Amino acid sequence: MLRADPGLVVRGLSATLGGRAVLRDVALDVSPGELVALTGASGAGKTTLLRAIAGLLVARGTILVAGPPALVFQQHALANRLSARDNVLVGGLGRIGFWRAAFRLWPRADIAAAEACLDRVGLGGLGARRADRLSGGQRQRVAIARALHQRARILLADEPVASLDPALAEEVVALLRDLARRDGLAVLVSLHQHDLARRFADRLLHLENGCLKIS
Ligand SMILES: Nc1ncnc2c1ncn2[C@@H]1O[C@H](COP(=O)(O)OP(=O)(O)OP(=O)(O)O)[C@@H](O)[C@H]1O
Repeated sequence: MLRADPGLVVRGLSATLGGRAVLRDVALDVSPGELVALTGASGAGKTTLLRAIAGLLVARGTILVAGPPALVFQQHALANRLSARDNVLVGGLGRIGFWRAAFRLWPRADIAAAEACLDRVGLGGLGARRADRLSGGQRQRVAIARALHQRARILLADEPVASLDPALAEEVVALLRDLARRDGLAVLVSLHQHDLARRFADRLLHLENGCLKIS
């Protein structure tokens, strides 16, 4: 049992893919309430690092977290034919079980909680709209609302604004920082946009060839 929320603590994380060392002895901390930006050239290992922290690939090292992290991907990974609300409700799958979710037998309290998450990301009133009828920025907000509905204490976002125009990108990164501050989440986000990283992150981490440099 953990004493308090440790945020995210990573030590000595190394990963090899296709016979090549892609992460080398990475150590980092993200405290609750903090947004840390991860930058680095294409191929530096940003996605691999986030996937390793999420437990999606085999890596060596130590990862200390209070519970499973929520993930927000560049491509949103929404179910297009489902409503925004149902996409958010999928975040609660772990709590209600697969079959109830498959038949969309969501508990009433979960529906209210999903609506609250949509409100929280500025999409109040759009719960019934199909995901494929939302704009890119709105879809990314649904993905963030789904992460919130998971009730994770850690949010990992892999280039969440890569497909958005600059104004929307700024709004989404500002939202992530706001969630860190107000909800006390530990947020680790990879960003190609250095200006956004500098403006919104509490700290910057730079990956070079699988090694972390603090900038
Ligand atoms: N499944 C895999 N098998 C072998 N090599 C891989 C695999 N996945 C990624 N790599 C390699 O690992 C390195 C890091 O890839 P990764 O996707 O983590 O980089 P990245 O920093 O996220 O890049 P980008 O900014 O382009 O998304 C790259 O050289 C890539 O080719």
